[in-house]
Amino acid sequence: IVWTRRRGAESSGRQEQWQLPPAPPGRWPVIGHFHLLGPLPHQTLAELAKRHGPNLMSLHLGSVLAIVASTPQAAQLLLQSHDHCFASRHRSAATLHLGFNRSDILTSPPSAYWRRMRQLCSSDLFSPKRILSFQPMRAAGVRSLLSEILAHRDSPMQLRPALLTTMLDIIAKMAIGRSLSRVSCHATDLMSEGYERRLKAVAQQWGSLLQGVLDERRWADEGDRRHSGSSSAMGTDVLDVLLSLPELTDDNIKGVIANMFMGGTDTTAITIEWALAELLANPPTLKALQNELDMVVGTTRLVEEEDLTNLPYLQAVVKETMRLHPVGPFLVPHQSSQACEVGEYKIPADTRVLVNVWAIGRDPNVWDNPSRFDPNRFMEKGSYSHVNVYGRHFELIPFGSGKRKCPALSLGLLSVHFFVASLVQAFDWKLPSTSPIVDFEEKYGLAVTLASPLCIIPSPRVDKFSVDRCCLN
Ligand code: HEM
Repeated sequence: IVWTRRRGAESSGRQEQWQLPPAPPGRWPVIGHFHLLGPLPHQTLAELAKRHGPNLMSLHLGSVLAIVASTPQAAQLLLQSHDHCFASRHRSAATLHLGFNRSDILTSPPSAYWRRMRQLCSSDLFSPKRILSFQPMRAAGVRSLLSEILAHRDSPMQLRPALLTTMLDIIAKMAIGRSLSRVSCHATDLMSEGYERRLKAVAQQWGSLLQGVLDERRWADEGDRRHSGSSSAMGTDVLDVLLSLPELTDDNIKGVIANMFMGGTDTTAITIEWALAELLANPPTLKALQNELDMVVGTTRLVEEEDLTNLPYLQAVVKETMRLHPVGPFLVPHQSSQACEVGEYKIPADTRVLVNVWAIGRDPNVWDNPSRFDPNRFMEKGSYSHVNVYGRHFELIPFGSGKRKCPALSLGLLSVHFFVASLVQAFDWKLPSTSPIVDFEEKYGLAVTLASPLCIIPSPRVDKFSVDRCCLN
């Protein structure tokens, strides 16, 4: 398509010609292609791309121009070769309110502040050392989850609420050193309320809650100093680290803490639920994973984080889950910060970028038997065994790639591995007789979830003494 737009018209009156990727037919006045999206836009766009723009496709969503990448090659072009053009984010009511006026990391444009914070993430907030220091919080989280499940033994339960509460609690302890029981809603609830008024109210609730936490900590630190005559020791949670940096404003600190809750709670919990759903729908795979755990860990103690590197089949199960069920099917949408030439195309500034990770994960040109849940594909020599999720293999990028890649990838992945291993080792799972088949219908939101939360029946599996003892401690 050649699309002409007046650019800088007020000053120069100049017209600029853009050479855009192909677009699907059916663009309506005003709303453009909006009406084509439907309730599951990642699926619709995957279908449209097959016919109208297998690599790159343009879309007009109201007044917003978007390009959609649906192959590993196209994703690599945007996230690696032209990363400098496509690493921005758009402004919206959500970024304004929930990003504390873009003072956070997730919604911030690629400014000097954002680069500084990304650097802080890798050198400190999510460094291997810091992640290790949070180990007791994850271990306590697993214990409390297992004991909650134990209370439901042999009766149907929904796993999702328990997973969300556990993840929220772990993130709260890492971020601010204590539980957030006073917060009544999860990130998904907050984000699914798309209306600006509600968004503003929710942001205010978050803002005052986090400001309270911040003031409380400053006050406690002040007390420490008065008593000890020195400033408090090296921080043990993220808030301590952030408060030690004088250049950060309160909005910056609240923004980063809020990013941890929003970026870390649902993503992890929902991925674990997808893994369990696939394992229940594929009993031989569940059995193979339990066999691996029995061989490596045994049946008289529960799996620990130190065991995870010795569990290659577990890692393959998690990769396969993330291939079929990336929680962010379009990542977090990027935006071009400047005009950019991508191959034969000329893309204007402020173009929204949707990398359809969901479509890439199911592309038959990339994956053999793409709709089959088969972790063995990552085990066998010569097939996909070299593919990992760290952002270098564009056929599998559930955490993104390039400048905007998830800064807490290692933490997220570790948590998913640890929780899936613990749940599968400690319990046998079956579906209730009233719904004997897993319904894989999806619901689109900031995270794509199972439309009907998984309902399953747990029965303790490893040596009863271990599970009970673990949960009671
Ligand atoms: C399984 C778990 C997780 C998954 C699948 C995941 C996935 C993602 C994805 C797809 C992005 C956007 C990448 C892009 O824009 O290209 C992202 C960004 C981000 N994630 Fe994660 N994430 C997970 C866990 C976490 C955790 C545990 C935290 C923090 C505690 C976190 C914090 C962030 C932040 C702050 C960003 C924004 C980075 C930026 O815009 O520069 N994530 N994540």
